[in-house]
Amino acid sequence: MSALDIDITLNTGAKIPAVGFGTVCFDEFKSQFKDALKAALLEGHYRHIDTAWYYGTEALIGEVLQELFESGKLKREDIFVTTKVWPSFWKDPLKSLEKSLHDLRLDYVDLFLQHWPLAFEGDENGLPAVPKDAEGNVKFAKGADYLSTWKKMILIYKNTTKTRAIGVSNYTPKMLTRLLKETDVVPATNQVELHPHLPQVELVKFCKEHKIVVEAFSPLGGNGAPNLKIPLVQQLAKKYNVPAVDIIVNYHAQAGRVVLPRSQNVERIKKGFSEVKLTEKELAELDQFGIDHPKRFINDVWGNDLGFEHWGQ
Ligand SMILES: NC(=O)C1=CN([C@@H]2O[C@H](COP(=O)(O)OP(=O)(O)OC[C@H]3O[C@@H](n4cnc5c(N)ncnc54)[C@H](O)[C@@H]3O)[C@@H](O)[C@H]2O)C=CC1
Ligand SMILES: O=C1O[C@H](CO)[C@@H](O)[C@@H]1O
Repeated sequence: MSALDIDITLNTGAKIPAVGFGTVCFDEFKSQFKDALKAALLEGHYRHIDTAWYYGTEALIGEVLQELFESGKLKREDIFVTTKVWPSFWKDPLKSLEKSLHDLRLDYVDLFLQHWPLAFEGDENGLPAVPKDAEGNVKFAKGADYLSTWKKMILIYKNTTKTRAIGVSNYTPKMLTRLLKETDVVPATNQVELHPHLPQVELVKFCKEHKIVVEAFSPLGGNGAPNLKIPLVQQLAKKYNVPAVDIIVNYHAQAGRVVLPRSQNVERIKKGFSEVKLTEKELAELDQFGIDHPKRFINDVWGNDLGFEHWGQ
């Protein structure tokens, strides 16, 4: 069996494929992006795309989806699509979602996330995405409350057919506690940086208790995939005779988490990921590695005040 076949049930009752195709794409790889996504959907058997307005790849995804739908190679219901509202659109998540749907050429997404619990100044089109003052500091929207975006997302979820579920990203347990106290929809997911260097044990426990599915972003540690070099990951790869990436993917899928690896390498994508049955002891050892050697790889400056641990290490 492939890890790509594993599904996880959301608190809405819908199923989310445990492995999603990460769609951050740097300019130098943009020309490969459509071929990579096509390979992922057709030959790699990916059924889940993780995107965001901020990534600038939604129009490319829309072109691929239209081509595959029109040729009959794929049906809308075969795939799970997530998009996100960026902090510069905090006042108008509906407009952000409508822009994403337009570019994706879809009528609905399966999951709509609040990308960050933050609000930036921005015009009605969410631009600039990261507004800065003359000194280069990010311009946060004064007096804005990140929960106001979530409250508007609840209205979209309840009153439109544009998304089947809503969730959050980059929320801490403290922020989730406030959200649960002040609003009446439990996020379906919380998408956060999570991998053997950052196991986020407390956050994972909190989400489990509240039936919020955890989605692991930057599972390989981002550019250059540093997590594949962790000695314990390499050791387990050798033991199970699989590539190191399969150990990381199964570390999440087996624990009931979604995992979102990114690759624009067609040959790699076609290989997919074998399902590996790691033992409870090995899963705990992978967590313990991160407790002993914590490292966060995505250190965006706008996150400085969020109270994240191991920020900038
Ligand atoms: N919600 C959020 O704030 C965030 C969400 N994300 C989501 O998570 C996805 C994945 O995270 P990323 O930071 O993009 O990166 P990642 O942790 O998936 O690592 C990508 C790097 O690993 C390399 N790689 C992939 N497969 C490999 C293999 N088999 N062997 C060797 N190297 C390999 C790629 O070439 C690239 O350099 C994003 O594309 C996006 O969809 C990412 C960052 C933040
Ligand atoms: O989702 C995201 O991707 C970028 C780059 O990794 C990050 O800033 C953002 O949260």
